[in-house]
Amino acid sequence: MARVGHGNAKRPKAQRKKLGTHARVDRRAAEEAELQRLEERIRAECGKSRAKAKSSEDGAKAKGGPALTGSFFKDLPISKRTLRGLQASKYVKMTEIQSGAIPPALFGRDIMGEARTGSGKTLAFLIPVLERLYRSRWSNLDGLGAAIVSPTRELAYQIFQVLSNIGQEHELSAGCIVGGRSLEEEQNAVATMSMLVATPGRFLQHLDESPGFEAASLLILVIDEADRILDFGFQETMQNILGQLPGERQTLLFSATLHGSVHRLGRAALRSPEVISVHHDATSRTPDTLKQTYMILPLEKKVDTLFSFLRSHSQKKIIVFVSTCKQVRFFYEAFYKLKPGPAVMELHGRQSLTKRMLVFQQFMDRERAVALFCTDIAARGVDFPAVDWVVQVDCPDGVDSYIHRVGRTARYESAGKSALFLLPSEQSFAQKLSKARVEVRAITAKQNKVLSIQSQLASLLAGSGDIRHLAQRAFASYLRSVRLMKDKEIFDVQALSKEAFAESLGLADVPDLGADWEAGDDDVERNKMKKKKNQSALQRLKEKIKAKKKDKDKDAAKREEEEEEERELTQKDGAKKKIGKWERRQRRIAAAGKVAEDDDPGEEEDDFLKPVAQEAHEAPIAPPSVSGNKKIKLRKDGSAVQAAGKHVFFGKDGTRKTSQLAQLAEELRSEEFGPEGDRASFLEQVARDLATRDSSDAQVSRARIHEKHQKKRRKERSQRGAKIPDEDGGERGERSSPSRSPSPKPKKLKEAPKSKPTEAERPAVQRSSVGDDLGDLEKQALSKLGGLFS
Ligand SMILES: Nc1ncnc2c1ncn2[C@@H]1O[C@H](COP(=O)(O)OP(=O)(O)OP(=O)(O)O)[C@@H](O)[C@H]1O
Repeated sequence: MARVGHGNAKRPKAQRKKLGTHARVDRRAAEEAELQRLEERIRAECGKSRAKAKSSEDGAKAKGGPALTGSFFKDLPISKRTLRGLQASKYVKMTEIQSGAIPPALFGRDIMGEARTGSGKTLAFLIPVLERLYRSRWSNLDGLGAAIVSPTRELAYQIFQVLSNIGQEHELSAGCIVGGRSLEEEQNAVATMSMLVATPGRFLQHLDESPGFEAASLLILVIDEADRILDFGFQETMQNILGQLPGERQTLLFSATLHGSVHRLGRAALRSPEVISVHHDATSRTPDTLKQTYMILPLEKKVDTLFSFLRSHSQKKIIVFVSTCKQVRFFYEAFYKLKPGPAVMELHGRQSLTKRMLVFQQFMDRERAVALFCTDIAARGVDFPAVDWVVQVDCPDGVDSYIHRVGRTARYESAGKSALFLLPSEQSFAQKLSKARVEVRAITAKQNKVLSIQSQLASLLAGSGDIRHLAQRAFASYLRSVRLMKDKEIFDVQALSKEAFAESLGLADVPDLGADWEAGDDDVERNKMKKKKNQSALQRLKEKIKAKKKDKDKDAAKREEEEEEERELTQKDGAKKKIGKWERRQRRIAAAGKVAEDDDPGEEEDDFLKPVAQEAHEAPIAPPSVSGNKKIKLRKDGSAVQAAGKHVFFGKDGTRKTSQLAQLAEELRSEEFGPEGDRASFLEQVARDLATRDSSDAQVSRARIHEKHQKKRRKERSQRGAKIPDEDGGERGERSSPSRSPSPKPKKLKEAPKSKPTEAERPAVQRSSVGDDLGDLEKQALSKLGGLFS
């Protein structure tokens, strides 16, 4: 559990004052006088706050940012300790929600607070929390005085950090309890805490299971992101928590989107609350400094468009939202390998707590050139500094989710941009946004900047069973998520082309979605999802390990062969060949991207996106057509090099041209395609041969590599004087590697001894597979966060 100590104890030793009896008495007297003054001021100034809170403030900015008011924290009737904490954290003037909500909360009223994302709601509830306990002369012997409930671990951790900062001068203890850690470890400390920041499940678990921990004398409860807490299915948990809290408490409930089900929770948890909705009458429900755009594109274009977007914005700090954990995993692993430009990170609910916290902190610390792939766990409340772009690759489940996702940028006084990818069938979501006072502009990608990575993805998947598996899972989980969406007006799984989608992920075949899918049984799907959600972390980990092991076994032989081939090539052709053609091409593409980046025309002019003309805006926007540019990669004799090999580059007029990428493509074509006319004449013939040639090519090449591999080993063994395996699979001196690839002589491979290879027998070079670094990451995370989570 993270915990905050006492104000005096936290200061450096030299500065700590050992107070004598007189000094202690004086200090106590001064505090008593302060408390009395505060009570009087609160009675006089805060009781009549309702009217003021509802109107837009004096001195509030008309446009831009969360509207800092003309009111200062120092003018509030709050303790010197809190003021010093605020000053230390550089908070001087209040935002609207703060000047609206803090006075009635100090007065003791229940609050329902609603204000745009990034407008400072955290301080609006933390200041009343600290003050309530201080004014009640709360001590660590009094038990739990305040609880703050947050829907996600990241948000809980962040609230706790703010509390630690502004509460540093108080002599109150605070802890942060979230799932994913040992309950026993927390149990010893939790009973001594005055304030807790917690996720609902963990809080209830402690209330139920921790000896000596109870909340019977709780003074103040905060429910942050209340609507999300309900969305996450925590209603029952919240009801159980509320049942264990005293009725005579103060309750504060906050979100950027308070309506619908939240009001039901409000009725159950709050008593005649003051509703503070500072941006209720504003023309926009999102920050004025946020520029929001959307583009219509077919499902199969999403990966290319995202990749190209990241390449064109490689120096920016970007958050990319997708629907499911599996999509996050796939995008992260694939883009990590294909290197769009910015560093890539991943954040989702299937990561361990330590890994999540490590990524969270790393993304916080990065100022630029980074893209975080995540699910909605990062959509609420988290305050990553200086995010330039929020990209929503998949349509969110509703307007509220949209508002929270885009709210990760343009926070406080900073500006930000967002892009939403919508499928043609989801186009009406843009109208829903407009109706809900969210202004989005139609844009499209500049076609000369969109590059196809399908062939690279296909090669990547062909070479790595791990990533192929992730692609299959991403495919299935996305389709399931679309099918489970409630709003059937927007989400139509039938409108999606599975074949094109699978191909866009680099998959050669459409993955099997199972019998449930074919039966169209949504209930089975829903139960499956629920069951998965309810699985314990241990079960999930076990399954994950099992699946990984299976994949590893499957691909070990293939990897060995590839490595063998690489080594052979290196030895044979010298150092020059070490960098493969594909890699050289990647480097040149990266260089082209660098130039594009250097040419970045600045904030307003986007190098990748352009507005859609008004008339086009009304009509469905046609997806960029690639048919005219489709090129099949051919050898000089016209045979296909690779079935999935497509190099598609767009020119402004829809044909390939001018960009450095296009030039690069041109070079490749001239190297391999031969003259333009020849190519055209070969196309028809090649189309017929393509499928068969490709698979037989692969088989032959694998068999050839295997043969070479075997030959070389035999030679090495004979040089070392070891017994050489005979053709009939007789006695062998060493274990031969099992292989999964088709071989001209499969019988011999089957006869290989089944004993485990020793350390020395394993291939010298072993590629690390997906997730191999998990242990290291955990270690790193623990050492980085050691102090905090010890
Ligand atoms: N009075 C203030 N002066 C300066 N900075 C402030 C002030 N209040 C809040 N901030 C800063 O504004 C940012 C957003 O604040 P906060 O996270 O509380 O927003 P929020 O309204 O809770 O957003 P969300 O709805 O996304 O949870 C933070 O970086 C915070 O430090």
